[in-house]
Amino acid sequence: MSWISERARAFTCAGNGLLHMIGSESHARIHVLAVGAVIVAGVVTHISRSEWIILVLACGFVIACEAFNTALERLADATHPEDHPLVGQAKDVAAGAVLVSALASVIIGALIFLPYWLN
Ligand SMILES: Nc1ncnc2c1ncn2[C@@H]1O[C@H](COP(=O)(O)OP(=O)(O)OP(=O)(O)O)[C@@H](O)[C@H]1O
Repeated sequence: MSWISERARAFTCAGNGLLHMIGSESHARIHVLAVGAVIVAGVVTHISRSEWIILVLACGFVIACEAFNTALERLADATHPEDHPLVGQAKDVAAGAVLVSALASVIIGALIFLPYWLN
């Protein structure tokens, strides 16, 4: 397999993973919709380049946390389908990471947009 087709396959796998996450996880769909709303708000509000950089990092962080959370859930369900307190804790901690990233992003969004909208 050539270098280019190996890279193309890797991108396809990653894209399939994201599509699977969006198709199967309602929270992921909410976060993707929120990212879309943030992009529209950023364009309409004419935020600065450095504010775009911060928003891209915040949005990417939330989607990445959601992806790791989904991956951990799939691994847990595949390797230990029965109920186990440690599996439950692992899933809860991963969900907590998503919550932290989402809350931090909401605060970042408020710090960026509110000064524009309240003036
Ligand atoms: N095998 C298990 N053993 C013990 N508790 C579990 C197990 N699977 C799930 N749970 C509990 O149920 C919760 C929901 O798990 P589930 O796999 O349904 O995730 P989910 O509803 O898709 O969560 P999220 O919204 O974070 O994606 C977990 O956070 C955990 O508390």
